Amino acid sequence: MSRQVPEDGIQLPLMEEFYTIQGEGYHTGKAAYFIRLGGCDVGCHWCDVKESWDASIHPLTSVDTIVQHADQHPAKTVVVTGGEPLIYNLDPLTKSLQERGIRTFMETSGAYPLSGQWDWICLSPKKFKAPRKDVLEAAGELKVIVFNKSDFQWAEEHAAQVSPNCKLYLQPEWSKAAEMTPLIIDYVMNNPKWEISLQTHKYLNIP
Ligand SMILES: C[S@@+](CC[C@H](N)C(=O)[O-])C[C@H]1O[C@@H](n2cnc3c(N)ncnc32)[C@H](O)[C@@H]1O
Ligand SMILES: Nc1nc2[nH]cc(C(=O)O)c2c(=O)[nH]1
Ligand code: SF4
Ligand SMILES: [Mg+2]
Repeated sequence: MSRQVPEDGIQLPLMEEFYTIQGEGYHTGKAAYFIRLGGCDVGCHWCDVKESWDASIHPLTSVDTIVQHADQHPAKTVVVTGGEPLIYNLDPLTKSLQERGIRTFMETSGAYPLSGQWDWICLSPKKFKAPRKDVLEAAGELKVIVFNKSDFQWAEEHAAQVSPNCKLYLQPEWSKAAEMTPLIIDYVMNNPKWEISLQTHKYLNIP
């Protein structure tokens, strides 16, 4: 990252924002405004938004502007994603959203300290940079990406670290979906504490 982002969280590198349907996990099917912050150093080789990684190419945008945009849509639900949103101090963003009655949901790898006030946290841990304990304990759902067979064992190791009422999802890595989806179906039928999550927005051809 060649540019410093101020640590007060009043401005954030904004890659894109769009109103769509949550495609993945527990809230699949619900309308939400997506705020995608730039910057990530976790390095998943299969990441589907590599354009997000370099924070310095995404304009520093004030929380006030981001929240104003978010408040112009019928669904009062925001999904903060990235990039890795927890690189930044998300206290001002979530405070301002909640003051307007907007629900705050986040997609995170959990690789950075928890900040912000969240109505829902989707934790998708990665082998490339381990999730932190504070995020594991706060997650409402654990969503493990299945890229190969060894990921089922890895998923169980993380399920043992989340809260007892955390929802558990297995989501096929997109390029391996044809191969992994049948294995996930079989696994969920044999281990019904898990559910399958698909990237439904990619089937629906929406953002
Ligand atoms: C792009 S990430 C951004 C948020 C955060 N960095 C994270 O990884 O959770 C949003 C979600 O997409 C998932 N994802 C990214 N690339 C994927 C792929 N090729 N196939 C399936 N899921 C993917 C991530 O695991 C995460 O749950
Ligand atoms: N529709 C839709 N749902 C999503 N759920 C998580 C996404 C993400 O990239 O964080 C995502 C996304 O990019 N689009
Ligand atoms: S942590 Fe998220 S944004 Fe970062 S590389 Fe992995 S999937 Fe992509
Ligand atoms: Mg996505």
